[in-house]
Amino acid sequence: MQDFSLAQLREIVSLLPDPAFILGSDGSYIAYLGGVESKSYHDVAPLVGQSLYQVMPKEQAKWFNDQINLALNQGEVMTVEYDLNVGQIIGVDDQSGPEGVLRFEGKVVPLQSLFNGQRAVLWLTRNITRRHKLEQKLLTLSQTDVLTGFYNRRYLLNSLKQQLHLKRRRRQPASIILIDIDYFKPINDQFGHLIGDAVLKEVCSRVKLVLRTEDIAARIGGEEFILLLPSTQMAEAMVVAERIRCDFEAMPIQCGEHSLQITVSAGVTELMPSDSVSSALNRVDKALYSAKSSGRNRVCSSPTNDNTN
Ligand SMILES: Nc1nc2c(ncn2[C@@H]2O[C@H](COP(=O)(O)OP(=O)(O)OP(=O)(O)O)[C@@H](O)[C@H]2O)c(=O)[nH]1
Repeated sequence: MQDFSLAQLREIVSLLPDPAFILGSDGSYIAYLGGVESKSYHDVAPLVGQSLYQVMPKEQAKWFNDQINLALNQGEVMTVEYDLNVGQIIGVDDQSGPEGVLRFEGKVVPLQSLFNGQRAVLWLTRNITRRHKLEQKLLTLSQTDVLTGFYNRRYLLNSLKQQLHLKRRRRQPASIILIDIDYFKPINDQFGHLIGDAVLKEVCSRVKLVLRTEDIAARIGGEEFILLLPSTQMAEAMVVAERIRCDFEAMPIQCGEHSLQITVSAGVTELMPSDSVSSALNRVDKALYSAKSSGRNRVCSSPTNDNTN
């Protein structure tokens, strides 16, 4: 490395745009370097000499302290991501940097020398709030059906895989309901595609009202929806499906000046430990087929023939 004077090294380090901390294994702030980009960072120099436990809630301080010791024990650079409302850290002027909860990436580098007589890490910080928000937005888009706001087919298939995994490992029940609007084509043909779209949206809004927060609702085709109900046995899922069916039978859908009386058919099945995603979907498809072929506006279940439930 080039031979810099101590003054030059100090200048270089103090002008680094991203901040770096020297943090002791006991959670003490030993030094604060750089972080001159005030649009992205608060002035946290007042933290030096204090402990993580003095300036933030105990749980949060413990998490940081654990990462410090993990990096020291592993002896290699560790990358972590975390949310922090820096303005709420005791001793930091909340006016000195950006507002609200920020997302940071930290590179935790174990240091060789002792600082204040203890092992320590160099904690390099980068504000990645903008990138993180964009990533979250893209993730949501990749999981969502744009028309209805329900999850899309890909998300549903992944969730089903997870539920089957849980089913096998923890024997937790879960059921699926396949809902299909009856005679939807004539609605499109008579009122046009835009009204058809409005009906799809309204159907989803109504279905959503019947579901719990942990239930997953997905649009898997034109007018076909799957509801994945964790911790739910077949009998309870039948009740949910019947409630949805009755709801549409009882009250027409209002789309602009049109009041449309629609009905839905549904198939219901419970996930079995021996199921694959496709066997579960095949079974619920058969149940829906029974509901359609026996006259529509009804709910049918598909027996599982599985004694390992
Ligand atoms: N408006 C609108 N229509 C769609 C969309 N996706 C699929 N469709 C229509 O949904 C209709 C599905 O028709 P079919 O499969 O014959 O079903 P159906 O008329 O509901 O008859 P059954 O299901 O047998 O009761 C077709 O007219 C498709 O064009 C969409 O995103 N928007």
